Amino acid sequence: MSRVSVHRDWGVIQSFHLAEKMMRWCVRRRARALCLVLACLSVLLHLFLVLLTLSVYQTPSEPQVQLPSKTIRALTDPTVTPPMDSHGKAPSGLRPPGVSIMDVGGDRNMAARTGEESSVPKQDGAVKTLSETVKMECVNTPDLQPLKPNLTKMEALFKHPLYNVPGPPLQDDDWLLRMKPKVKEQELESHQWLSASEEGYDAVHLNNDVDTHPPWLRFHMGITRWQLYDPRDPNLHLLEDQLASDKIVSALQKTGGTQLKLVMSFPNYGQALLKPMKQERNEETNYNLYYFSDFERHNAEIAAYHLDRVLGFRRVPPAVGRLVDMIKEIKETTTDGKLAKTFFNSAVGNTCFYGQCSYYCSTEHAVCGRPRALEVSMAAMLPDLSLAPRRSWRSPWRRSYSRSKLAQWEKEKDYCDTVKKTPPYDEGTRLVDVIDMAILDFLMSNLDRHHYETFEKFGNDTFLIHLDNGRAFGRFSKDEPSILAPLEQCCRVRRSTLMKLQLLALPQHRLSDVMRASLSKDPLTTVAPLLSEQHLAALDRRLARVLKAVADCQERYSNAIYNDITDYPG
Ligand SMILES: Nc1ncnc2c1ncn2[C@@H]1O[C@H](COP(=O)(O)OP(=O)(O)OP(=O)(O)O)[C@@H](O)[C@H]1O
Ligand SMILES: [Mn+2]
Repeated sequence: MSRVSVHRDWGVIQSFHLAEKMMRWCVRRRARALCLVLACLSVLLHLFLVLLTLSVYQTPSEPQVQLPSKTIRALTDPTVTPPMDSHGKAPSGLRPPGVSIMDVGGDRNMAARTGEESSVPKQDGAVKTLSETVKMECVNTPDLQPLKPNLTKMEALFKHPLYNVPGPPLQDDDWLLRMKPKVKEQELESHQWLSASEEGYDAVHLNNDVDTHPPWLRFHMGITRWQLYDPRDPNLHLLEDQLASDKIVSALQKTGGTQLKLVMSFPNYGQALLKPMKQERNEETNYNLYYFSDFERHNAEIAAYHLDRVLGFRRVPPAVGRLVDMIKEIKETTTDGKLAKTFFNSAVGNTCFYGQCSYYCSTEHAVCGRPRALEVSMAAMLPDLSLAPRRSWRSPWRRSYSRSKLAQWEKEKDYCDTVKKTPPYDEGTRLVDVIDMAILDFLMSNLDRHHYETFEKFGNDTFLIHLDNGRAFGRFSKDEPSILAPLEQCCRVRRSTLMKLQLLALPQHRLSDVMRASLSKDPLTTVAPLLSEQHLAALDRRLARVLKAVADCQERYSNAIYNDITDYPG
């Protein structure tokens, strides 16, 4: 073997070794890199899993709500009631959508009763998580789904003998207005009242024949010493139809009072008092607002008429809802330039106006249409004061209308004893009438009953007229026990009133069901039910409270019941 070949062989062996070393080194390095990549991937995967787990179990950006297990059950199970706060109220913000405080915390459970609602609504078959439900609740408190009105309950109530007790026989002077006695045929012509046909108004020919009388006049002619209308009088429907749909030929601002309202005229010379919509149905009056700063609600005027009728009082003038065209039926019909000047277009193009009044008549408190259709209440006007003067009485339980002062009735323990000795409360039915009024006001949570009126013609022996109910139905989640002060302080109530309240507490005549049915007849129901389910539920809750107050009085006094229907068989 030559040296050269040995060297060459040695070189080959050396290079072979080197290559082998390099290869081993390379394999080790590649494995290490691979390990590193794998390790990185595993860390990333773990991180991803941790993040995923965290997002499933909690949402760190949202406030965490600690719900007691009882509340959790209440939100998912309609038959369980959640814990109450110190005021006996379910904690706010925890109500499942579609269920009012009344339902989860009150004395009955509408969801369980009707079987139509479930506590946590499922959409497209998906069950909402608890956090989603609570979060949704914090953002908005949606209204309960309106239930179907049950007209048979209402009809059965009005057929009940209690609602058909014949009143005392009426004498001539028990009617507010009377036509002159019948005249001979040949003299009839001279007794006709003929209007000159003014622009927009119909030429009217009136005589003694009732058929010639338009509904508003028949309403006026039907007012007696004891009631504003007879609920069985077919004219009531004609009057309601007139208010709801007759052509409007004039719109003028009504002076007096604090808020914007208009007197609307019809071609047959009928008139209505219009109050505009200012608040959505499910909006509650701000708790920090004093009652005397509250807005008027058009639906409260309408619902008060229905509630008063359901109670069989007939002391609130008929009021119906209507959608008016703000341009055609107000701006273009008014002859009041100052009113027309307050019309403007809002930023989103809706027609608005604010009129002139001592409160809330400014651009900030404008009334706006959608875009020019405005929901309003139209209440039948009472006969003109020149024909039938009225007396306005300050309520003995009037609030102080001051932020700092209490009224006398709030300070004196024996206040009612003083009232009972003071005319006109010392005789007749005036005291029990004021107590009826307090019951009506408590049921609809009206704190603003500073005055009531009577027709002068009837002296003190007459019913009380309940005008201005616009501040009722402002809150459904809270009752205002002080409104019941007249009942609780005097411990006296008409027997007929008590019996009607007892009827309305029975399942077959339940007040909320009868009110839902009664209100369903109003034309505005097609836009939205006049009272939300929460308000209807509040009526039942408050009715139970009135009955409890009466029962407490009966325990304390033997003369708590004023027996106004001695000959009633029940
Ligand atoms: N249906 C009606 N028919 C005739 N007059 C009415 C009718 N309703 C109200 N009025 C009269 O109009 C006046 C003002 O009405 P209302 O009390 O409803 O307005 P208001 O602005 O709410 O008043 P306030 O601010 O004093 O509560 C009342 O004093 C009443 O005499
Ligand atoms: Mn008012």
